[in-house]
Amino acid sequence: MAEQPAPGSTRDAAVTAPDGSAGADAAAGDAAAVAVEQSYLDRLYGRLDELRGDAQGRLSGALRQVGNTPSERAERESVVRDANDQVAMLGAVEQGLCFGRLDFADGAEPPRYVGRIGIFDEANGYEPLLVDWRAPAARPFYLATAAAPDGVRRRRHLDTRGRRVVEVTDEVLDLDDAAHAGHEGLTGEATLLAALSRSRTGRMRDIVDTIQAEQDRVIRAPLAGMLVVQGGPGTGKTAVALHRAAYLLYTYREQLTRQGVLLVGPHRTFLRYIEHVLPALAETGVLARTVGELFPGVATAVEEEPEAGLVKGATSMVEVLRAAVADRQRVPDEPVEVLIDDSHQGFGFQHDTVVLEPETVAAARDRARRTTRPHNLAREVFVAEVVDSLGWQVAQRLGDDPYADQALGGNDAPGEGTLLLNEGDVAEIRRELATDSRLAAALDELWPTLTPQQLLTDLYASDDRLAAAAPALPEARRALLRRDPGAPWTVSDVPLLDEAAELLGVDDRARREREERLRRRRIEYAEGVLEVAAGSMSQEFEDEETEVLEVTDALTAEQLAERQVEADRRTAAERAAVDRQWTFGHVIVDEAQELSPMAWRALMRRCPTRSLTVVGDVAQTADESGTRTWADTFAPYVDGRLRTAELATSYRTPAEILAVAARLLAHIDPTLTPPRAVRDTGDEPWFRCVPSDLIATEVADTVRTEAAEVGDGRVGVIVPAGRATAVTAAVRTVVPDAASGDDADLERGVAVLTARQAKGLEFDTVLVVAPDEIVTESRRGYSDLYVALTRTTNRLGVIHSGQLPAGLEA
Ligand SMILES: Nc1ncnc2c1ncn2[C@@H]1O[C@H](COP(=O)(O)OP(=O)(O)OP(=O)(O)O)[C@@H](O)[C@H]1O
Repeated sequence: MAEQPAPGSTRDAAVTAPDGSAGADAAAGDAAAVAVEQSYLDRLYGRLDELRGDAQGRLSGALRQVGNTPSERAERESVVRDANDQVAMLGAVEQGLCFGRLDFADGAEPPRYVGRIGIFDEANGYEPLLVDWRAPAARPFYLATAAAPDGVRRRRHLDTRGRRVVEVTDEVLDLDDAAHAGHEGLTGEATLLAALSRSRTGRMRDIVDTIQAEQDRVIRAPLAGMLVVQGGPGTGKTAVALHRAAYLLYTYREQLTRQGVLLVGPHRTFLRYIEHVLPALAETGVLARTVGELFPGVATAVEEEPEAGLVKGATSMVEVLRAAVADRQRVPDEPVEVLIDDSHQGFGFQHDTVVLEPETVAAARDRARRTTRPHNLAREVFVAEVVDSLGWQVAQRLGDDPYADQALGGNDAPGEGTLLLNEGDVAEIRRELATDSRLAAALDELWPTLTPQQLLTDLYASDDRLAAAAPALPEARRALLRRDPGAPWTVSDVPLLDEAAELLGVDDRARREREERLRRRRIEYAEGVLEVAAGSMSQEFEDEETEVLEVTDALTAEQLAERQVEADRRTAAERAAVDRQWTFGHVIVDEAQELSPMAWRALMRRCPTRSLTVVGDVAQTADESGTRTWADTFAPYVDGRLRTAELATSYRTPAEILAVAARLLAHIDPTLTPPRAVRDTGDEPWFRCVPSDLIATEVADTVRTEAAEVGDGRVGVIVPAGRATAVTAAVRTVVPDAASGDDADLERGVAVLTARQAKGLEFDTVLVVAPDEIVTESRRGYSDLYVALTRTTNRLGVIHSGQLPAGLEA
């Protein structure tokens, strides 16, 4: 049994035997402790197997059901889904099911075991056998210290492989010996350091057994409001964000299952890197998206040119888009004649002509705009106004007193003087005009129904449209927005499409009318059913004097019709994935410093309650329109009510490497404090200078040796974008399956990435190539290099040809 001090715990306490009594022989204590925990673990896994059996049984039973009616089928589907989720969840917690035990000071309470899920002893009054790590009862496992033990005498970490206990490590919380405390503030130091020095697999692991106190406070912060977590590289922001998602889903289960949780990450490779963490924490219902995927129907990973990204990311684009929409609401310079095409038999004005006078159109446009409805919805008002006015025009012509002057072109205002048709006739004429296809086409020219994609495509494709929509933008910046129709959407376009969708609105009248027709049909059918039921009742009870409650007393046709509607069984995440307007119960944003102000607007629309967790590091901001200070970024949304937290300990990057990174940080922002490392490795980072044209071969040779060195671990090669192709080709001569690019498969041993592609990731060994070029490639080049240097968990090598950037030189 490895014994280690907790902060303020005894370093030299007597070895504790598994039953809590002091023992003299450490080795015997070890074996005995392991044996005791093994037998408890066996019991837990036995119970887990039973639970799995039950869930599997429910699943098989439901699958055997056929379901004769729609509601039976829906019921079956729901049971299958629940049982399936249960089977998957119970499967996912197999590894590391139980990882901790708390023993209490007064001995009054039995030991409390902490694990991935809660397990109860059904046969014994539902006594807890295992406490879910998210339950309040598990909290002392993460927070108890000798100074504030919360009743805990001993915290034990169980190290397991599969179903076997390999080792137990105890921390005895003893204030008397606090002077001997180990690394200040660390919980379960030995277990933590063992976890940190394990080689990487290309997939992020959960940290459920070694969450640190500063992280625990963020994870369990209340749901409401906006929480911003600033932390340097490797401080566990991603880990904390994911564990917070699991915690919130557990604690606010009902609300969040209904509304869903959205997790936004920087790129697809990153989302794949973290995708196993939540299932291992027994949670699956989180929708994970990049900003480029936030607009259903458009999925893009195409990066924008930095200059254009800066223009597109600024909130001034809101005005540009508003003006672009207004520009599509046209008034003709001259009267427009429209030949009425359809056969309007009633009044015989087929093949007649109506004239769209500029004043008429302008008045209709003003009226429609005054409604402040989105463009596509205000169109209805515009059309009605024009048709109204044309109705008078036609009515006057058709119904004129033959002896009066010609109406059109004269001074007659509608309704004045000589009209022979009555109100009903005029209404009929309007109805006919409203369905005329040529008039509709003419009105489309003046106020078209638009999709966001159409609006943006047309805007980008035309200098005139851009000039009309963005008069305040200097011409050179406007030119950055130009793109040909059909060019792929970029990540920076996505928030603009979303903004455009808001301005345009969706004209869903056809859908609503269809649904209303269906609803009426269901009610008619239900009325029939109720009539039959009522008829049969009155016959049966004809002779009885007693008052009988009839079916129609308890149930209306509307209620019965409602019951016929099949419930939508999809999860919130599934529904939210296809619904742009879905609003989430909570939104978590990782690498949040990269989001532009326009992207924040799009996200805030998805979270009107402002229940958000935002994690990031302003020193790592690479995007030109990303965050410099959190307070400025969120000032428009939270009105000073921002909760902030800081994570100050880097769990990933060893002290030797953080020392170099800290020198670079001073160039990025001297006011920022570098995180402190939790460990050192004794391995100093190395620098090697080679001629520029030999860099790729030098990298390849080094990859060969480093890959051999890390064994099962991972090597990351971080390159300037300009060298990515050449270095990847060279590396593949020694490691043919080396991953690279936007969609890199990190489970391969070696990956060649740019600093931006490596954002959020980590490797056992990192080679940074041509750091001077990384710095000069972008305006935020120092931040890119800072990201590159801090991706390693162990070793760092720098291969360069010229002068090292300031901060890196010896
Ligand atoms: N309490 C912990 N126990 C064990 N490992 C931890 C703990 N906290 C963080 N780690 C590990 O440290 C590494 C860095 O964590 P993470 O990626 O969450 O940091 P980050 O702050 O998001 O980093 P960056 O900003 O550089 O992307 C990961 O391997 C993570 O598992």
